[in-house]
Amino acid sequence: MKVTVVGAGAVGATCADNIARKELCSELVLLDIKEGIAEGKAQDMMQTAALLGFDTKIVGSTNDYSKTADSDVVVITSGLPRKPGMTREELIGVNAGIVKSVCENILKYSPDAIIIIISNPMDTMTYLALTSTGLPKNRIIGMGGTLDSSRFKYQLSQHLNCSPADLNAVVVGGHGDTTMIPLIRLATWNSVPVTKFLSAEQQEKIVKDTMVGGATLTALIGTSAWYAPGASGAALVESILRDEKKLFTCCVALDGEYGQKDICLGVPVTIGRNGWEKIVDFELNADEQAAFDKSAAAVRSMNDVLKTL
Ligand SMILES: NC(=O)C1=CN([C@@H]2O[C@H](COP(=O)(O)OP(=O)(O)OC[C@H]3O[C@@H](n4cnc5c(N)ncnc54)[C@H](O)[C@@H]3O)[C@@H](O)[C@H]2O)C=CC1
Ligand SMILES: O=C([O-])CC(=O)C(=O)O
Repeated sequence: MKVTVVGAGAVGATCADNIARKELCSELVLLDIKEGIAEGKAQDMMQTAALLGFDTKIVGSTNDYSKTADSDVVVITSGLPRKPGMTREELIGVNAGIVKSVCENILKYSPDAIIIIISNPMDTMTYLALTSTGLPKNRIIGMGGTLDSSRFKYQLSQHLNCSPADLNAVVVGGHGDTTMIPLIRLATWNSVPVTKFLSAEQQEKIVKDTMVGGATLTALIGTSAWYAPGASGAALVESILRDEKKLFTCCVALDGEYGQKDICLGVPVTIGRNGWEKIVDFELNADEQAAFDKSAAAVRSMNDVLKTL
């Protein structure tokens, strides 16, 4: 198996590191446009192989797409991250051009690859990847809800004083500070609804802190986060290559599910060897559906901006 990660910055390198440590593939290509960075980070990671005991061969490439040939999965992390005070949406002007050209280059050498989009604004970049490549919809997966759901579990675990691994909790909708929807009504602690243990104020705080999770880290670090984003990308790669059919929230093309069409938005999907395989379409309550529709309207207006670039 072969995986390519495009963008050897903070998220791309962390994602590659997670993939190698788990030996998800025999060959891993790390590609970046900036001279030397991908080769350097690839070598640095290879120099952990003797210590960590993995056999994945990591190859760095400065924009030479021939090295990525026949990749099974490609993770796209190339593009600008936001700075404190910015929204993800403000990155659209620069990142749309990057994502479109990276997709074109990738498909020249790996026409059958499954593509995972991480670059922001992720929902719109996923829509752009889908519409500009014309690939079957199951092969384009946006990573956002996987990360947001993990952050939701972290916030819940802080209030419940429990292991995040014992929690089931999903965030649906867009991957934006105001567009994501943590579904606290449905969150459980080993099958027991978390709402039984949390006051209304605590629930409200958990939801709010989850929604601004990325912005909070950006303010603290000075650029956006990478450990959880990189691990989230690698978790999707793992479910694809091992055909695990795990259920993640991912940004995928909707065709009537959750009442939406002609848009890519975060919903629960199974992830396996064919990419995203099945949308789990369940009934939201009236408030949740209204929030989902509002989220869709905001993402759709960003998608419209693509026509003006
Ligand atoms: N969807 C999500 O949940 C998350 C998305 N992100 C997004 O991921 C992206 C990357 O973030 P970081 O890794 O922190 O940024 P970074 O600045 O550390 O790395 C980005 C890398 O992309 C490279 N690059 C730029 N144009 C390129 C091109 N045409 N071809 C190949 N490489 C190119 C740059 O040289 C740089 O090394 C940002 O857009 C950020 O907003 C970050 C975290 C989570
Ligand atoms: O906050 C950002 O800009 C990066 C991102 O998408 C996240 O960490 O959720």
